[in-house]
Amino acid sequence: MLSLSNVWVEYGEKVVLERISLDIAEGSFVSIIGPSGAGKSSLLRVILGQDQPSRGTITLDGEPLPKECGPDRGVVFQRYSVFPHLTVLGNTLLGLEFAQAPFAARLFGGARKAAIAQAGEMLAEVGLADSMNLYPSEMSGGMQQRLAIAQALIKRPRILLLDEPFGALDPGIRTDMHALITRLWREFGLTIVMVTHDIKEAFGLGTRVLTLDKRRHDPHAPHRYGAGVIYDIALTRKVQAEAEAQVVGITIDTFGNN
Ligand SMILES: Nc1ncnc2c1ncn2[C@@H]1O[C@H](COP(=O)(O)OP(=O)(O)OP(=O)(O)O)[C@@H](O)[C@H]1O
Repeated sequence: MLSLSNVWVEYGEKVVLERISLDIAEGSFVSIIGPSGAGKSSLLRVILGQDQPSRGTITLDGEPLPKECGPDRGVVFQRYSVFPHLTVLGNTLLGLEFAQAPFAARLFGGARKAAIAQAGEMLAEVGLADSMNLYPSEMSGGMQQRLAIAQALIKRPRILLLDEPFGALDPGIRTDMHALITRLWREFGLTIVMVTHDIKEAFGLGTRVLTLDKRRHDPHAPHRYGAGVIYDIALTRKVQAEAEAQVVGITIDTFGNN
């Protein structure tokens, strides 16, 4: 479905990503992990269409990826994707209003009624049906991320990009959000690409885990080489469970708590 061929991301002299070639199958859930600064968010941004690769090509269904981010791709960031001055309903409607009335960003009459019904359905999907008139400041972090997910999904994207979407949440809330995103992924037939720092989350949710890191280092010119895909691990259910258990073991050993 989504294909990256020899993709590079460079900022002037600084090489962030080099030679990324990947085929992402429809319906897969790809987790991306790697050290800080490896270029995980940069990779997400080129898939989103927010940035252009400096070299290489990206295709969607065999066609070059449109330069701007269209309704085929939705995104959820760790924070700040909801508008504080709009209610939950207003925030959710906004995506539809921009898509259907790009100049006024406002719908009227029957179109508005239909949009409100659609927003209501989406908010029910993420468990916010009773919170439509709240403002983000009146909501917990978990509720705000549910809203960000509703905002991203209302335009029915085929690809959902998640940049550390649960990174700022408490562990208990994270578990609820994992269940939610897994349900939505299946229900909406989404293809998900998620950046995370949490290895357990990467293996627990993903059907495939990619590790980005530099293959080569030049101590005299740290920006000379970019990161590539070091590991590309496809997870069947059994491997997924085993890998998860192993990762827990490694984490415990690393911190010497065992
Ligand atoms: N617009 C830009 N101009 C110059 N350098 C940039 C730009 N955007 C990102 N970078 C650099 O690219 C590198 C990779 O950044 P990126 O945010 O993609 O890494 P990351 O793996 O997502 O990091 P983290 O895990 O800390 O969020 C960093 O060194 C960053 O400074």
